Amino acid sequence: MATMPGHGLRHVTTMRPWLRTFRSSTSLASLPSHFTEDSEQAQPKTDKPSSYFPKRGQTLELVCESLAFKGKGMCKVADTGFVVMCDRALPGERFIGRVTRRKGNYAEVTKVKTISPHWDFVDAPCEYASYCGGCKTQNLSYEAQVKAKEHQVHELIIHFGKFSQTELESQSIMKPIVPCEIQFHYRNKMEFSFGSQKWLPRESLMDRQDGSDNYALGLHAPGFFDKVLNVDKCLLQSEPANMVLAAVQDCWRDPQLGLSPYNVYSHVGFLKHLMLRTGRNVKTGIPELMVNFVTSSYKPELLQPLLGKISAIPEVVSIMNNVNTSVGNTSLGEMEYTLYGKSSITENLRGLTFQISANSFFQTNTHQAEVLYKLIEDCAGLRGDGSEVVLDLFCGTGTIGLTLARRAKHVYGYEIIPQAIADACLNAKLNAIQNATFIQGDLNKIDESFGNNFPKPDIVISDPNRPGMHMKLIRFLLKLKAQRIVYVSCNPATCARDLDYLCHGVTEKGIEGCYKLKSIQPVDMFPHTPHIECVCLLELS
Ligand SMILES: C[S@@+](CC[C@H](N)C(=O)[O-])C[C@H]1O[C@@H](n2cnc3c(N)ncnc32)[C@H](O)[C@@H]1O
Repeated sequence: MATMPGHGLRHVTTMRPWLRTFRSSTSLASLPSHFTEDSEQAQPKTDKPSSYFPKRGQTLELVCESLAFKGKGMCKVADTGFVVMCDRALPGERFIGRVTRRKGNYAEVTKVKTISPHWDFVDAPCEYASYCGGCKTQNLSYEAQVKAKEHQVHELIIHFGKFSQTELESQSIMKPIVPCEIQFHYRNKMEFSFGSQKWLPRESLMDRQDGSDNYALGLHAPGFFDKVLNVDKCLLQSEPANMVLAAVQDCWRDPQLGLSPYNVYSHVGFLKHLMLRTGRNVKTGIPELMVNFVTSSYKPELLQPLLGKISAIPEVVSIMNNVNTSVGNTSLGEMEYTLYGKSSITENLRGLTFQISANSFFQTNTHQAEVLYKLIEDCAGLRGDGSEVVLDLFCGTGTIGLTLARRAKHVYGYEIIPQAIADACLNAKLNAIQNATFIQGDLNKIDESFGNNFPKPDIVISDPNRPGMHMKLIRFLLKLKAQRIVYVSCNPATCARDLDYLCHGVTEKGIEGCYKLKSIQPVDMFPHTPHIECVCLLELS
């Protein structure tokens, strides 16, 4: 392990009209808040600026026009063009909404009653679909979901990326979205929370009980950090994972066991989270499951009765206990204990074996990750003669870089989380890959010396998290001038902004763009949720 001078990085070898108003400024801080969670500064503008503003508590009859980013329904108030956003309103749906809050120059409403359903209504198979924060669009046919996602990417690329419709069309830049073949049971990881306050829908509030009847294990209701929607089964996770969830639900409230959920106010209580991860035995292909209890202290004797029940489920090969004594609500433990079986599970991705521990990052939809990584490989276009250098930015546990290493001369991966770097090195070893170097460091804090420790790459892969790339990294890439950049994004708004910078430059900062956008490929990794992944190919112009 070496330290890079200058930046302290460690080397470890192994078309909606109102959108147009945003065109003038697309810095991260100026993206509208419903396109990025990172800003509250710029908000959607209505067609005609007006003094009209609905009052808080006022009810309005509305028709949802389209789905905006994050899956909120975009509607306009009749005669005024005033924009309101409504969670779970779907295109074509006519409904009554109650104004809950003002956000800049638009308002948010909650749906009170549907007058007539949307165009592509389907019955949601999950009983929690109307409340759960996990899935928001189960009531929309899958074809309509992917169409809406494709449309959002298209709009953002035009309005934030500043690419013209003609350019996108004439050069076939915008590719049709790749749907996910498996629309349920696709998640290999779910994290449920234990809570001392059960979230109940409005109509059931009168049924609220006290004591352990109010305990819940499930998902946080949207907007409530302290209330948990009790979930007995989640249609997004695997069947064996649902068996474990049912087994825990069956007994954890039993007063004889002395188990209590952690209370986020009093900070008293034992059980914080239940994390379920599904992998595969790489030799047999049989699913294998890791169960991880996140608790506020280390008291394995309290978990013993649960262990007996869970370990009887044949797919369970690992039961872990992450102890997190902090008042925060994260699942990352300060200490980790193996209570049963092994401390990690395995998964296969593009012919490689990956070892997954309780806290390591791994693509959550393995099936669609195969599709995504194949697209990345195709975009990277490695000649396969082992002569090219790949720079894998935001490499996580090294999965993308390692899948490319087989055809490259060398892969250099950069990532902020030390544990992910350790996993990347382990994964390289596990697959006998020796031409990969993983480096821990913060890509938002690079300086002039960044780049001195690796040769000029032929291909850059950049897969940032939601805020996208820092301007320092954009500057670096524009100076580096690698022949090809494959930009993988989980946020099409910040992706569009970064593509704009890389291709068109940033005039006010005197930065010139030098890339040409060759293709944008949206991929649906998470059916029924608002998330959209994109793979973009840029070439030196
Ligand atoms: C979307 S994930 C991509 C992971 C990986 N490429 C993959 O496909 O599994 C983004 C990664 O960027 C890392 N990251 C976030 N901010 C970073 C920063 N400032 N510097 C370096 N890495 C960062 C995260 O820890 C995460 O692993």
